Order: sequence, then C-alpha cells, then structure tokens
Amino acid sequence: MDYHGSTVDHVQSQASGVEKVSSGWHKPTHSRSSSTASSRHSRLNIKDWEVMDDFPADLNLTGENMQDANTPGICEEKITDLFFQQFSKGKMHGALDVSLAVMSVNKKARRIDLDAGGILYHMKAKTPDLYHTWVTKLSAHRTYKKNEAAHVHNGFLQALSHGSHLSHKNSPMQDMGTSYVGEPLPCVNPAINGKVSAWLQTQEPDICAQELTRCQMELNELQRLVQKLHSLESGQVVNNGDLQRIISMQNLLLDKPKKKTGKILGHSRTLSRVEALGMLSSSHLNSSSHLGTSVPSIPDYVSTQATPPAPTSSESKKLHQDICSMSLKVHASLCTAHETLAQERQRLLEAWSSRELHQTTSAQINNLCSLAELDVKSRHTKIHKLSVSTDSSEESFRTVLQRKVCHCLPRTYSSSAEYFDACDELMCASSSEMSDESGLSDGSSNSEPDEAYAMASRKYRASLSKAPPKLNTIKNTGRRAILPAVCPDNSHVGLMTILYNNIGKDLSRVSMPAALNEPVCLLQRLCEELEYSDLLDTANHTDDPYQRMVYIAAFAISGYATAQYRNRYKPFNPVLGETFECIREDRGFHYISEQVSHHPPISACHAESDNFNFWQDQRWKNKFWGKSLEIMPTGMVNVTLKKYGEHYEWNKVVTCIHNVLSQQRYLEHYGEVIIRNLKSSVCTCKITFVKSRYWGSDGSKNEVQGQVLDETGNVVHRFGGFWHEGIFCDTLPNPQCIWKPNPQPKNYMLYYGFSRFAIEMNELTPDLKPLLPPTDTRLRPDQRLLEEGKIEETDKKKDEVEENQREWRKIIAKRGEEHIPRFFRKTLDAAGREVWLYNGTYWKIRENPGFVNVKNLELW
Ligand SMILES: CC(C)CCC[C@@H](C)[C@H]1CC[C@H]2[C@@H]3CC=C4C[C@@H](O)CC[C@]4(C)[C@H]3CC[C@]12C
Repeated sequence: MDYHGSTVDHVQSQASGVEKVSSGWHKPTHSRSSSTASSRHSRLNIKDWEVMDDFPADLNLTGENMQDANTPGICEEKITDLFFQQFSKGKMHGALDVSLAVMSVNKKARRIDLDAGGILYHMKAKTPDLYHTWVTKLSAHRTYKKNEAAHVHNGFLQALSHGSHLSHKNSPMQDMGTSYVGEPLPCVNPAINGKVSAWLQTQEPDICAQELTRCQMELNELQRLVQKLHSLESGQVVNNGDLQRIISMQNLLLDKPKKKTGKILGHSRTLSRVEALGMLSSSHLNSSSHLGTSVPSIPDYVSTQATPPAPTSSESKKLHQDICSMSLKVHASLCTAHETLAQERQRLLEAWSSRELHQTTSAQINNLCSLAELDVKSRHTKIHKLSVSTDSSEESFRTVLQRKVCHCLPRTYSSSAEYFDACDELMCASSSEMSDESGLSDGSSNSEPDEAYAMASRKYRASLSKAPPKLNTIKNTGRRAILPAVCPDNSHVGLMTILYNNIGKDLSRVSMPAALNEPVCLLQRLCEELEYSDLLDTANHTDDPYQRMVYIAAFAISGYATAQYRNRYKPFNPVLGETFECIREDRGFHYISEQVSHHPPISACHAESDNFNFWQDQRWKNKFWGKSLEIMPTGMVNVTLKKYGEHYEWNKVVTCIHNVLSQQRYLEHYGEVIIRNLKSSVCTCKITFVKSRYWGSDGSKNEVQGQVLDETGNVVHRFGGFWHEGIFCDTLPNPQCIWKPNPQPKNYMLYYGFSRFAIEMNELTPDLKPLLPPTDTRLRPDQRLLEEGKIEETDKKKDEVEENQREWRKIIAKRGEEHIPRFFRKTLDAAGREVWLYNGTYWKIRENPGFVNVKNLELW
C-alpha cells in the first residue's frame, strides 16, 4: 500500500529492504513519519473524501465473500475474518479490526483510510480497478461484521432478559473475535434485568424480520406477474434490473420528506443517502429505462408499463386481477412492517428516555454501543463530516448555554454567534480538516530499517534503566506542592453525545463542559515546555558544538514529557489579550506569553535567562480521522545561547490524540524534528519521534532516536530513548543519560496528572497579585473556580467570560478596528514566515510604572 505515490515507493524500498512491493499496493509507512514531509504534498480536495457508512449501493456482495479476501496482486495485506492484517516477509506485522474502524475513501485519489483509534492505515491503490476491489471487499466485510455484531447485540439483550451473564462460555460474544477476549462484560443489575426482560418479553423479536421476508416474497411474485403481463401484451421484455431499481427507489423515496424544497430538511443522513442514491439512480434510470425525469411510483409504473389499452385475452385479464390482489397484499405487508418498526422505535425511545433505566444502564449501554458500533459509526460519519470544515469565521463563537451533560435526544442550540472555549478548540486549531495526508501517514525520510531502530531502542532502554533514577526529593521552592482541590471525574461525560448534539458544527466549534478542563490554559501549557530549562543552561556551558547540540535536542524532547499524564483534560483556551507571566528565580528565567490572535488561535511566548532566550508562537492544524485527532503545529521553536551567540531553531512534531472520544484516550508524538543552528552550519540534528510500531509491544511506545550530524552529514553523536522516560547518549566521551523526567508528585492522578512544575504555575500569592496585569491567567475567574473544585460555578463563569469577550470583539469589529497585541509584534523571519516576537515592553512596564498605573484590557 502506498501513502503518497512516488515518495513512498522510494521510502518503502529503502525502509523495508527486500520488501516485495506488489504490483498494486504498498505497505503503509506506519512507523516512521515526518511532520515536515506532509507539506510536500499537495492537499487533495476535502470534498473528494467520503466516510463509508457501508454499504455502497452498487455492490452486492455478502460478507461471506470476505472470508477469502486475498485479492491477487494486492501485496501482502489481507482481510481475514475480523482483521486487516499486514504481512511483510511472511511475518504478520499488524492487524486492525476493519469492522470497528472508521473507513474513509477518496475515489479520485484512490485512497482508503482506516482509523481504528490506535492505528491509522492510509492506503493508496495503484489502479482504479484495485481501488474498487478493495473498497468492495472491505465494505462487504464490514457489512458482514456489522450484521454479525447486531446479531450478537440481540443475543446480548436476550441473555440479559434471561439473567444470564454474557461472559458465559457459550455466549455469542465469544465469536466476536479477539478484540473482546478478556474484556469483562457488563455486569447486570437485577433491577434493570427485570425491566429489560419485561420489555423483551412484550415484543416478538423476529416479527419484523418475518414481515419483511413476506414482503419480499410478495414483491417477487408481483414482479413476476408484471413481467409476464408485459411480455404478453407488448411483446417487450421488462428489464428485471429496471424494476428492481424502481422498487428500491420507491423504498428510498419513502424516506423523503414531504416538503420538497431546495434545502435539505429533516434528518440529514437519511436525506443524503436518499439524495445520493436518488442522483445515481435517477440519472441511471433516465438513460436506461426510458422513464423520463421523474421516478414514478410502483402503481404508476405498473399502469404505464403494464396496462394495455384493453385486455386482449382472458389470460391477461386474470393477470390483471392477480396483480391487483398481489399489490394489495404487498401494501398490507408493508403497512404491518411499518407498524412493527414504529412500535419498536417507540419502545426504544421510551426505554432510552426513562431516567432510571438510562442512568443505571448508561455504562452498560455505552459498552453495547462500543461493541456494536453501529450507531457510533453513523455519528462518526457526521462528526467526520463536521470536522472537515475550517474554522475561520467569526461565527464560530459559541457558548453552550446548557452545559450539563445530557443524554437526551439531539438538541440544537439556537445561539448563532457565540464564543467558545475551543475544544473548545481542542481542537483549538487554526484549521481543522479531514486530511489527505498526515505527518504520521506521510512517507518519511527515514531510511533505516526497522530492525536497526528496534535494536537501538532496546539498547537505549537498557542503558536508561541502568542510569540512576531521579530522586523524588521535593526541593523547597517556596511554592505550593499541591492543588487546592482534586480533579473532577469526567468519565461520565459522553463526548460522543456532546458532539452528536452539535451536529453541523466543526469539532473546533463545540464547547465542552468545564469538567473536561484542567486549571491551566494553553499559555501555561507552553510554559511547561521550560520545565527542563536546565538542559539549556548546560548547553550554554558546553564548549563542544556537537555536544551542545545534544543538550539542545534533549531539551526539545523534554517538552513533550508531560503529555504522558495529560490526556484526560484539556487546557483552557486563552481569550484574546490574555497573558501569563512566570518568574522562576530558582531556574533563572522569566517567561511572558500572550494570546495574540483568536482566529486562528495563536499563543506567543518569550523567556529569558542569563544563559538563553527562548521563544515560539504556537499555532496548529487539526486533522480528525474518525477516532484520532492529529495536531500539527506549524510554528518554530527558537533558542539562543548567550555565551556562543548561537540561534537554534526547530519544528515540532505531530501530536496524535488516539481514541479522542473515549476514555482510552492517549497521546502520541511522531515525526521528525530538524534542529538548525542559524548562526553556523557546523552541525545539525535530526530527531525522530517514532510512531509506535503496531506490531511491537508497549516497549516500542514513545520511542525517540536522534543524530547530530557534522557539516558533511557524518554522524557525530547518536542518542535515543523515550520521551516519557529519558534520553541516553552513548557517543559522548562519557556515555550517559542526559535527561530523565522528574518523578510525578504523590497522587498525581487525582490532580489532573500535573507535574510539580504544573502545580506551581497557577499559584496566586498575595505579594504577586498587585504586580500582575489584570489580563494574567491567574486572575481569570473561571479557571480559578475550577482549580478550587467548584465545577458548576466554573461553567457559569466561563459562559460569562466568553460572552464578555464576544461583546468586546463585536465592538472592535463594528469600529472596523483590529486588536493589537500589547507585548508581541508580528513580523517575518529570515525564511519569510510570519512570526510573533516579544516587543520588550512587558517587564519594563511591570517594573515602572507598574501595571496598576497603566491602562489595561478588561477581559473578565
Ligand atoms: C476531550 C478532551 C478532554 C480531550 C483532551 C485533549 C487534550 C489532551 C489536548 C487538547 C489540546 C492539546 C494540545 C494542543 C497543542 C499542543 C502543542 C503541541 O506542540 C504539543 C501538544 C499540545 C500541547 C496538545 C496536547 C494535547 C492537548 C492538551
């Protein structure tokens, strides 16, 4: 399989050595990636992507066909009963459950993406034929598995109604495949058991299926009669396919809303399906069956096609009668089927809205949902569609008035121009798109074989484990060592429900309840990248330029360490003009940051010490793949070392939030970082954040490897390790561990997973308060309330802050003005990129005349 044509061809042949690349497909480059590489490829049109809500209308395969989906000439991948597997050199290297993955296809580009949460496959077919074959087979397999899942789901409910535990040996769940093996199935509360049981007993589970089968038989009979009549009277043979199409069109048209306006009303999904098929079929019918522009109803069709001017024979008279009576039967059966479906729907609705059942079973229902993933899939489809739009308009301001988590039916919010706390922009990207390529999926410029990486990785791990651990000695910094309140449990917050309730919105426009927030904002998250600023101090005292580079590299890696424990909550999104200062006498630096742009959101920061200057402006793009969200930062990080007058600059890698919508969320960083010394070409550094190898164990997670190269490209130093565990450099005169993350504070899981450094950031001491500008994050009331554990008040306050900001922005816009950041100015760097640089005023004003004596922004 191929990600990006020729690039990947090249990478493949290098990366996998003797890899047999099939005539049609290439192996996915899953394990190495380059965030920089992604920009090399032109972006394909988003509109060309379609999220498969299986099953393609024109395909008529059954899942059974998929048991043997080893399409010839399609490399070494195959679809087995449950999994998409990848083979290389005869070894199975990875597998994903195709039926549970979100599948998006791009026919034009012949691309297929499968997002299974933990694993993302991006594939490209070499020919349209192969593309078609794969889409067909994958879809057929998924449909088959879905039906199977629905069956199991049914079995599950029946088992519930009989009070049996599903993990019973012979439970249908056993057939579901390895993905469920070992997972404890929901334990059933007897009260619910009774309810479900009563409910199930009142319905005959197969009645609907029986009705439909009957309908189908009758329709077949009707079709036979019409055909016969037609050939008898006109001598023409009615095309079997035509009639079938008409009938299926009729079925679809039943869905169509009464009102036929140009605008799509009602249930968008049903409509789009109808419309899509309608477009397909009607154009097809127009050309193939002489039926004109409109699609007639069955009776119309029967009368136009089958009714002769006058009955010509007794045989045809008889046929007419038969057709009439059969039509009546079909009508009656359809009515019964419709009624049964309506009743079932009503029962489901009632069961769902019954508070008691709902509350007590929500966990179990969640489980069921994730098992069957049928409904979830359709939501994914919508969410996926939402996420493709870019977020650049003023209209993305959004306040969710009703923040309580609500499991009720989809609700729409009426507020049109709203401010939102972007994940409020988790999503807080400058743009969010469904992408054609990703850092992860990109062909990587990494040329070393996987084995070499794996070996080096084992070596680094062994060396790191021998290095003495960092002692958990809490140095007395005079700062707080604990947050005032523990974090709220947000496991009940159904993200899917929130997103479902916001259908039609870009992901980045969806506001979340405060229980999902952590009491730091993105300006503070940026500051956390300085937690290991001592590495820069060391670099500034290292005379050898190559060794110096090793420390700079370790610093660049260390900024990612905090992600290990920070995937349950999201930072506050700073409002425009918000600032955050951080003076760390103990570490010798002072830091200032400001939110300089709202659309796109940009946070600029600058820190200075005796040894270094550090600055960056943070902006990024989102790519949502259905289950995972990739964050692709676009700004550069800059460090100057005072002693050597050097300026280092590097890019950031992609951060992927896997399983973003579930509690199994985790963060991964991947891609390549290139560190350049802008003042001298004596050395450069390449760091690879290795994408977790899907065939590897947990041992290969969070791997990082790097090299310092001299001017001619020779490797001078090698280092490696894990961004959450430490970095070891074995080429130094004295091979050593150059960085290890600080041990986490006690009970850190109760405190948002914060490090000691993070705990200290938002502290507001009485001596500091009068010195801060009123725009400082520490003074932001909603964040303070959250820190104090007052969740409900936080929600209210957050609305107020956002409302305030919205009003202010409206006023500025009305005046035709633009907000000018106070402490940063926009300029172009040497490479012509737009950057935000510190304008030097903050610390001066703070010192004299002091922020209390100048005009400030009132943000809250
Ligand atoms: C639904 C919610 C609770 C999910 C949690 C989302 C969290 C994990 C997301 C939201 C915003 C994200 C951050 C956005 C931007 C960056 C800058 C990048 O250079 C490193 C990763 C980092 C710092 C992200 C880490 C993960 C992050 C904090």
